[in-house]
Amino acid sequence: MKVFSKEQIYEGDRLTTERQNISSTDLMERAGTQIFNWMHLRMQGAQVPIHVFCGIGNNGGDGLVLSRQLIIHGYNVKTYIVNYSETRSKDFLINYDRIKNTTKDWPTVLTSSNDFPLINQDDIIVDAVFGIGLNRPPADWVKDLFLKFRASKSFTLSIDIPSGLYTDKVVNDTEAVVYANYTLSFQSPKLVFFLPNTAKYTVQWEVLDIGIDRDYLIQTEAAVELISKYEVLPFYQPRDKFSHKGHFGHVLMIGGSFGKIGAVHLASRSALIAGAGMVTAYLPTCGYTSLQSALPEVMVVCDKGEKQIESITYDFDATVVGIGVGIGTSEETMKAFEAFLKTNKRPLVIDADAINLLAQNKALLKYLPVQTVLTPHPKELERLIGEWHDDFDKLNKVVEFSKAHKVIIVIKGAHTITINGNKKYVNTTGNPGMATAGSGDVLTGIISGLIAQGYEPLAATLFGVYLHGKSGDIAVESYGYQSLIAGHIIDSLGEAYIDLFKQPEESSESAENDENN
Ligand SMILES: NC(=O)C1=CN([C@@H]2O[C@H](COP(=O)(O)OP(=O)(O)OC[C@H]3O[C@@H](n4cnc5c(N)ncnc54)[C@H](OP(=O)(O)O)[C@@H]3O)[C@@H](O)[C@H]2O)[C@H](O)CC1
Ligand SMILES: [K+]
Repeated sequence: MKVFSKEQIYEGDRLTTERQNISSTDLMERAGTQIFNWMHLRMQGAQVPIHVFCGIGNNGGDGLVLSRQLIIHGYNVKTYIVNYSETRSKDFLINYDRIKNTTKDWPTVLTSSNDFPLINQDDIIVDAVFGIGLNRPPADWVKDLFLKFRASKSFTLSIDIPSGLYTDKVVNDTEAVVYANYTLSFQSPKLVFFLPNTAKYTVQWEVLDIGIDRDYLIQTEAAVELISKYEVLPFYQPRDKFSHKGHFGHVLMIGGSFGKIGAVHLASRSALIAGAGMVTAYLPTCGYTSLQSALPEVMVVCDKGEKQIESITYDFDATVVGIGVGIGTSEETMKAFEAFLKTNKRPLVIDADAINLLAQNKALLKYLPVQTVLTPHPKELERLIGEWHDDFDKLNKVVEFSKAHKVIIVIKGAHTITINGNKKYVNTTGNPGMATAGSGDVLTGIISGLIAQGYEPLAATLFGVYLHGKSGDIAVESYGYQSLIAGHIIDSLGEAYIDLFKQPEESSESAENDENN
């Protein structure tokens, strides 16, 4: 799913009215009515007090359409105008008139904290104060209103975006924002729903389709894309009946040091279970017996170093090389890494301490093949690109780094974001149970295993990140957040593949009908 910028959303609105020959007021009617339908479906006429707070722009206009529809359908509604400016939008004014012509209970105009109504915990708040048009911090009294929303502990439904959030920067005052339980966003989710600094402002979100011009949606290239099953399915490469292991590539997984051989074990096993034809682990000698005993399917080549990697030499042609898990950052390993990069011609997936080695010696970056995949966790990323002020600053810095070195960077987190040049891909699978030792090693293995099978590095990364998260989601059902370990993620990988082709389950109603027929 594309995540459009604010400018693209405004342009989509404009083109839609032009191409569908409707007014912007009609489009607002659609937007507000969609919100109403969503609430009506769930509330079925329940007489819970609903407080609809409307700003004076188009977000407020949407709120007024909703209020009018709620009133017409007999709901228990109070409407408020949060009068933060005298510059009211045209469509706000049209809908202000319409609501006044619908009910004698006209909206209450709020201009200061003295005007605030009583809100009980069991009431519902609808937040239509600011939409994507917010361009400066709200006035103090408006901030107080947002604080009152929070203090009431009522269910808060935000229209389009929690008021006080910008679409393209973080907020400095974390109290000058609405904390929504649910956000109904028009046409496209907003990037801020996925970033660590700003995701907390809405617990859940959903996109409502308001009929924006299809061609515009299809043809417009978005800088941000949300990656779910439907985005990764087209990557999937079916297997030919007559294929053999040679078709699925050979992963060389280089890593490990004394006490950290397990990392290579996890990454090698993941590469194999992701579908690589063959996997060879390259280890310091101390890891030989444990790896060979634990993973009979994996071949092992030993370094001359007993406890660490000291010179990387092997005599076969790998399809892809994964390097870094458990490798350490000793001087000898740095030398071996440097010599390896200078001669390697194969696609690379670089993780963990190999990223730290690159950060220590940035001159090595020029030896990375184009589209090398780097999978840093936050601390490794910071060593590589330097400190950042906030999420947007981080994203900009990673984009610059990706462009400068022509590499793909996977910013691991609750919503892992893959950056390839200007393009950002936000993953939708995964859960906090995956915050556990070795989880990253598994990801390195999966991406390497996919590249070995012939997936392009970017497709392998997006698909790999998705499958990794999905495996974690499957595993957490059996183990729970606390007890999930990296090995469980690998064990669920097969099910994650199978899930790609599962049809949505039939509803019980239609299943019953089938039985009766
Ligand atoms: N396709 C769609 O998504 C549709 C969305 N709709 C809704 O429209 C809003 C966006 O509406 P807009 O009028 O552009 O913006 P807002 O309602 O968010 O804000 C209104 C104006 O408020 C001013 N402003 C901004 N920040 C502040 C502030 N801190 N204090 C006071 N005033 C502020 C600003 O105007 P200025 O001229 O004063 O700068 C804003 O323009 C979108 O979110 C949807 O809800 C359409 O209804 C249908 C299609
Ligand atoms: K809002």
